[in-house]
Amino acid sequence: MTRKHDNKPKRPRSRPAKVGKATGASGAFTPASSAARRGGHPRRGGLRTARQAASGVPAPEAQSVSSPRCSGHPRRGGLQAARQPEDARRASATAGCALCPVFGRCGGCSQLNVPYAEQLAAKQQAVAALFEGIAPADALLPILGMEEPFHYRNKVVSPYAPARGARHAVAAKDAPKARGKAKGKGAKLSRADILTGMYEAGTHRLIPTDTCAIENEVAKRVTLAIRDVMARWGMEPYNEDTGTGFVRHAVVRVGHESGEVLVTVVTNGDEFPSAKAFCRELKRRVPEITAIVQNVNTRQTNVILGDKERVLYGPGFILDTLCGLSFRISSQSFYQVNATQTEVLYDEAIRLANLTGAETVIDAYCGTGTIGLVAAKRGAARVIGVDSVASAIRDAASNARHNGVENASFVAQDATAFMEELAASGERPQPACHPERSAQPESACHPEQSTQREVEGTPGDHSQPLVLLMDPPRAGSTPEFLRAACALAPERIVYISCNPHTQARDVRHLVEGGYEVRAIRPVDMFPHTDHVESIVMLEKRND
Ligand SMILES: C[S@@+](CC[C@H](N)C(=O)[O-])C[C@H]1O[C@@H](n2cnc3c(N)ncnc32)[C@H](O)[C@@H]1O
Repeated sequence: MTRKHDNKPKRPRSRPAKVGKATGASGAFTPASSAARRGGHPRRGGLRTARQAASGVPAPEAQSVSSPRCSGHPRRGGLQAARQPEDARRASATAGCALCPVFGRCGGCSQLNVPYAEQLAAKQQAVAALFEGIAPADALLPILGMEEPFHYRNKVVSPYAPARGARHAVAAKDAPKARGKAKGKGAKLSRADILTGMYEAGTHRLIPTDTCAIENEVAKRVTLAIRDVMARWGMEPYNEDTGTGFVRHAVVRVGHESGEVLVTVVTNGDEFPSAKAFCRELKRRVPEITAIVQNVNTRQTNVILGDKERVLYGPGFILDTLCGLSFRISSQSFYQVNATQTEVLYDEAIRLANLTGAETVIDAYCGTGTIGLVAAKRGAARVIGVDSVASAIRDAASNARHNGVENASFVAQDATAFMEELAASGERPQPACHPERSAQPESACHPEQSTQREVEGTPGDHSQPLVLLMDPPRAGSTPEFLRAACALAPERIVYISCNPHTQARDVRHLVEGGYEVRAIRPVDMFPHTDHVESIVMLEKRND
């Protein structure tokens, strides 16, 4: 990576909103302050928006939306709706509809009808319930919510499909001819022939929508511009039933700080006629675009991306800044979808890790190394990241180099196998990297920079302070990983999860293995949905 974006305009940072303090009455978690239960919040503007929503006042971006379908309450009530009186439920359903014309039908924001403060309180309550009996009552900290909980998704995935009864357009290979006709005698497709939007909850039925309350607005504009160019040039959308058509999906990623925009057009075929002209036209319509990639996926599958890619315009990736570090994001990299809250999440995880400058940190399930690199910059003596996806590890190593981080190395391996090997060796991680497995070049391992004590570590020597950061996928970790973690006996474990159910299950293992939960911090990474992220910090018990 050679580009820098230091001179790009910086966006104002959002500060997180908290729901009041957990008080932990009668041995159980008490989820939210009375302010939150009232649906208000003393300080935050974002919640005013939520209250407006509850009272039926549409957000500014949605004011032109009329929604004749939304006269009653939605099909799915979500976390809170069941507890609301009928009047309130109807009012909030109307509010949800005012914010989104397809509310209640699309599989996205099931909570859009619930005032944001109540969403936060319900999420806090849900996390409290999951950890009851596993953690002491006072461990639960107030949830960190968003100040402006709209348009936070920096990654937007839009499928394209033919409308029922749509005119049949030309085959992909004939697209240039169609383009010629579009400019001259009229296109073979109209906008109405091409659907793009969201899938209905639990189905593969596409609900077309031109607005979305949580997607980044530039990204949404890109997806609509692609539809318009497709119509104008006669580029057929993919038909799932027949496996025909050319354009399957657009995946748009927007750098939260940098504002750079990466567009990945997923096509049902290798040949992309007039690709250059397509890029020029797309860029003309959305000038913010900085990179366009073609991803080829010819399989009849629900998996969005194929393996083959071609850069059509720009560098093929974007850069973004997170917690003061710059990260390279390509079409296949895992990158959290809510960058504002990712900073909140990482800040809090690093705070809970309580790094003093002496610790070796294992960043298990490290993805592109984001959190490990932040730890490396903020007090870890050394970081070892491990992830099973080789391309993520390559990105992690490249991110380390790009940011001048020299005390981090990355290993492409199954996290359980890595931990088991480490535990079996009887040693805590030593300063020497594993160059044969590491994506970090050998020269980038700096054992000489490690502490003398680390160099002198011997089998069974647990005098090296060790912290385990872990951020597994939704399914959680494995019993073998957790056993190995307990055998390695790090002083602290910071467990980040987007699925508190599996997290609570795994934390119970760790508690049984000699740890105690010191803090639980829910973080709302996904406003208006049923999802919540949570961080649990555990310390070794002295018994
Ligand atoms: C929730 S993501 C966390 C990524 C990273 N910590 C971040 O915040 O961007 C989970 C990661 O676990 C990785 N993963 C899934 N199964 C794994 C396994 N068995 N061993 C190692 N990594 C795995 C995935 O590739 C993914 O990068």
